[in-house]
Amino acid sequence: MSDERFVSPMADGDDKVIEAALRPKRLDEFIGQARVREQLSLVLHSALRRGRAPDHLLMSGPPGLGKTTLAMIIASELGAPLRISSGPAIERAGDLAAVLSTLSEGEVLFLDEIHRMARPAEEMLYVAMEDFRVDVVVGKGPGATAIPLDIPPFTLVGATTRAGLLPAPLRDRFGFVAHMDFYEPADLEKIINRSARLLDVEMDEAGAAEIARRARGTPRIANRLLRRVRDYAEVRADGVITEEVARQALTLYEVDADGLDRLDRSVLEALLTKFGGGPVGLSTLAVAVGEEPETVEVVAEPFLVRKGLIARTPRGRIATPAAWRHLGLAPPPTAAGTLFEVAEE
Ligand SMILES: Nc1ncnc2c1ncn2[C@@H]1O[C@H](COP(=O)(O)OP(=O)(O)OP(=O)(O)O)[C@@H](O)[C@H]1O
Repeated sequence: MSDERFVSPMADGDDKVIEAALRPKRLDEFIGQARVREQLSLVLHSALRRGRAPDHLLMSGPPGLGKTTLAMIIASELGAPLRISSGPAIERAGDLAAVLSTLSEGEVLFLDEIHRMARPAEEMLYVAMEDFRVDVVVGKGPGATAIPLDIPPFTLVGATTRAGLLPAPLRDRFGFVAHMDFYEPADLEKIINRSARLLDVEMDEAGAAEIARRARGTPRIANRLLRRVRDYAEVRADGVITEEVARQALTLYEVDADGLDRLDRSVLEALLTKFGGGPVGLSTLAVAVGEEPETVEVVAEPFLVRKGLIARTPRGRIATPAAWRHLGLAPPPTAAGTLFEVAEE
């Protein structure tokens, strides 16, 4: 992982190994997202009482908030096996047919990044979700025939960072949509304390709070920052994470007091200094920082919007007055400040 990606919410190889060890296994161990937890608990318990597979569930929200963890929890609360696949792995309808036709009764099928599945597979999924049937096409051209194959009732758990990209017929077939939001610092602090216990790291309360403040509301980032601060504490201090140790370590890794990293700052800087605060289109902004538009849109923007530093308007991205303050710059009188007021009206 490059240092620019230090606070990326996407998992890298190192994360994956450690994350498996840090994942909560049951719903009552899952910290934060109180509303989603309560809603899920109701859905699962009523399904268990009725002895039926629950409705299909969709989880939407930025990466690293615990969608995969929740899918695993759902399967374990139901006492059901779990099959994991993802949208990008399903390139053809046949890939999906292979998964669906081998599901066992009640199995939970987790499809991560479901918005990236191939279109023909999507249609197959509609039928499977609604009628528990797969139409296997045999032959080609005018002679092709669809052979219907019944499949056992299963529960689809879909995850997406881009709910808006899901076609309506797919979205409508989910009985429940869990909207995951960034975590409050107090919940992140609990997650960090739990992880520190599991990793056998010594840390005081203020140290945990400092990491939580800079973790962009995202458990994956909180756990990663904790590991880097632990390294620093072991090498440069006496092994204990205090507020001062956390601050020094995270400053070294260029994560600022609000959790902004290099990518966020370069997006802000480009918006302010190259485009006078906007409005500017996403792809123009992405080119200016040398990133893919999707990276800017999925990784940097949701957090910058949440922090009130930028706003999305129909005319493009604009900086708010807080963005100028964050970078210690004065907003030009005719630029973003004025535009922002106009856009807000
Ligand atoms: N509520 C939580 N309590 C404790 N730990 C959590 C919680 N949510 C997430 N985590 C931790 O954060 C890490 C990332 O979570 P997870 O992989 O489930 O995120 P995700 O939303 O599925 O991300 P992606 O969409 O990128 O796959 C996990 O290792 C888990 O330990």
